[in-house]
Amino acid sequence: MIRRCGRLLHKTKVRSHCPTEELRDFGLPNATWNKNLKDLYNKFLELSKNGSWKRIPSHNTIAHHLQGIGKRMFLRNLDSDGLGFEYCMFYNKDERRMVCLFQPGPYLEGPPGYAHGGCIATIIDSTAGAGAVYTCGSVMTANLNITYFKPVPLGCTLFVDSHVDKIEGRKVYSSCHIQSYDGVILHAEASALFIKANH
Ligand SMILES: CCCCCCCC(=O)SCCNC(=O)CCNC(=O)[C@H](O)C(C)(C)COP(=O)(O)OP(=O)(O)OC[C@H]1O[C@@H](n2cnc3c(N)ncnc32)[C@H](O)[C@@H]1OP(=O)(O)O
Repeated sequence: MIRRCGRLLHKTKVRSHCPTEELRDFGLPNATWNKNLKDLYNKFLELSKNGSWKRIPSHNTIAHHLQGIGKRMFLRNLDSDGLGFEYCMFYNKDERRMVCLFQPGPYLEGPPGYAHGGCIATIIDSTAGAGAVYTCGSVMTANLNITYFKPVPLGCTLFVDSHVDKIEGRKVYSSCHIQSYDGVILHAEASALFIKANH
């Protein structure tokens, strides 16, 4: 059972972190996922059976990963499913790839009916950043370059595919592509530089 201890901020209920709250994994399907998202999720679950891919659990706080840091995860801060960032991630260690299956909800609107460019940047940063973290530990984003090719309709399913291309000392160079779920439309591509923590 999920016990909620959300508080109201500007009349919008948020998913706050509460020590007594049972940790919910938001990377699991919910009723708002469309068919394409569920199909892709099931495909990657299937690929995970031989251990090549691994599903990444997703919570609304990073406090349990990095003690004392983070009260509420930006991408998981709405209390209702389906309104904002609806996504799950899978990691392939051998290929140094993190993929994110992403359905942008109505609160991410920029141009009417389409996702805001900032939320596209967020999902790229989070996917490529998580890929860098899983490949070589704690990192910070130092540089992110994005080319937007085609607008992203709200409610669609996107396939976000990131790859760690090169590691030089503390510098981690990654690339990322955002495509429609079927790979037909290339919506955006990006390159990113992450810097490994200095310890
Ligand atoms: C699940 C987890 C998902 C995680 C993804 C989310 C990531 C985020 O959102 S992080 C938040 C956004 N990013 C930030 O706020 C970062 C702000 N910047 C910083 O804190 C610092 O500039 C930081 C940490 C990136 C680098 O600082 P510092 O640790 O002092 O490294 P520094 O010694 O300056 O640089 C190390 C190397 O990187 C290079 N470098 C640093 N920044 C850059 C840059 N922007 N462009 C190119 N090279 C750079 C330096 O030239 C240096 O190279 P070399 O070793 O060859 O001399």
